[in-house]
Amino acid sequence: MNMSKWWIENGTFVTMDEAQPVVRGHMVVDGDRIAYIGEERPQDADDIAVRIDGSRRIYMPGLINTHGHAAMSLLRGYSDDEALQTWLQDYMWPMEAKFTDADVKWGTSLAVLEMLKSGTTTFVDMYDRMDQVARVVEQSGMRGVLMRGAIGLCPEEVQREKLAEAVQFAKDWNGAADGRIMTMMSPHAPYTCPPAFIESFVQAAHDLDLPMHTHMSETQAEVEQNVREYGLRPVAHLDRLGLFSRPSFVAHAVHLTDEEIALLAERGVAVSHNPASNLKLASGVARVPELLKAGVAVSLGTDSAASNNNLDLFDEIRLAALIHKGVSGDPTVMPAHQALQLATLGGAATIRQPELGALQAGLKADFIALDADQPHFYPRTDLVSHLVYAASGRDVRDVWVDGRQVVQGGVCLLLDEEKILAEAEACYRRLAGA
Ligand SMILES: CSC[C@H]1O[C@@H](n2cnc3c(O)ncnc32)[C@H](O)[C@@H]1O
Ligand SMILES: [Zn+2]
Repeated sequence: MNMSKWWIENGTFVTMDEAQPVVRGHMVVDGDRIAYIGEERPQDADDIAVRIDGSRRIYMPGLINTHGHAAMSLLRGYSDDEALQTWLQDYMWPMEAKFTDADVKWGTSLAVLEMLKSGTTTFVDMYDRMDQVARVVEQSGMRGVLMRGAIGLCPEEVQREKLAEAVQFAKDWNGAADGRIMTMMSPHAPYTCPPAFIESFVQAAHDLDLPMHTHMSETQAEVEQNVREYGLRPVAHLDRLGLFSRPSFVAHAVHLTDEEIALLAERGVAVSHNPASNLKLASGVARVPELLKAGVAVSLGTDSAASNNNLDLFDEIRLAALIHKGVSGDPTVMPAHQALQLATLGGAATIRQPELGALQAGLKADFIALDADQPHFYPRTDLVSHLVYAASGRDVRDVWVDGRQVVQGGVCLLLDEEKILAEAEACYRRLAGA
């Protein structure tokens, strides 16, 4: 009897696997991997000790959130309805300057709690004090792609310290938490990082053989400033600095020309599309259908809870499926299955983790279960449509990462939910001086 093997019987599985998109049947997990998924009973059924009744659940791959700043959950609702630069300079950065290790710990814990409970199993995080973030990931059972984001608007000596910190973090934590943590190198953005600073991150990424991530072309003002300062738009500027010579992905990419889209495709640069944040900060709407048509890997990010204002990736899926229809006037540009792909297979492609994003034998057992009895999942016309247009993170009941259950019946098993809420509230009160 193999005790690490267990079996979900009689479930409905939305797999994201083109060979069998919806399976009404069974899935076997062995250790951290999916061992079998199919309509027939598993061949070794009699050897599997643990069985779960899946008949009242809809199973799907865990969602992958490819851009965010988890600790900023502490600033949810602190400043709304501002444009990006005012929001950053007048509200976020002054508050973040007061953040301590404890603020990052509890802000990140709050975010991880929210993400896990709403079905996200992997998240990308760019922030400061990243050891705190990594420890929360380690404890929570979640998967994290982590990087020390660096703003270079500071003296060269401080820039060198930030680079050294980013390198140390990347070395210390890559592959940690049984392989659930992956690290990258991340200069914040072309408008906050002088060219030589970006080049030093590119060099470090080469030396460490790590991918890179940055914000890019989020607003029209950013593009214009880049042209004024460097004579180039952000895409050509980052390309010249060598950033795209690394495996890389950019957040936002809202303001792109046809030529820039072609260059991103040629260089294999992926894009994290953050529709809610881009709408809320009035940055615009990224040209996602054109990016996809050009062959660019596109995924979804929430950005932080301070510009979203939640971390429910189902909201981003729905938004992505809706806004591109509205902007283009063409209801066929983003069909439901493609919107769902952005948050699953697209996320896996963006972070270059081909073992994630689908329910398929041999892949990692990162998956979620939604309550199939909810009225908005009836009638049973088209489950993919229901997941995109009708579902929300509140439907998620159970979550597994690496084959380990981390949410059961809507409750996080490895985190103290009550304590996190209380500590996060106390952190905010202290930061706000209330
Ligand atoms: C250096 S740590 C990350 C840094 O990013 C800031 N940030 C949050 N949201 C955005 C956004 O939409 N565009 C650019 N920068 C953003 C955050 O305040 C942190 O300082
Ligand atoms: Zn961001």
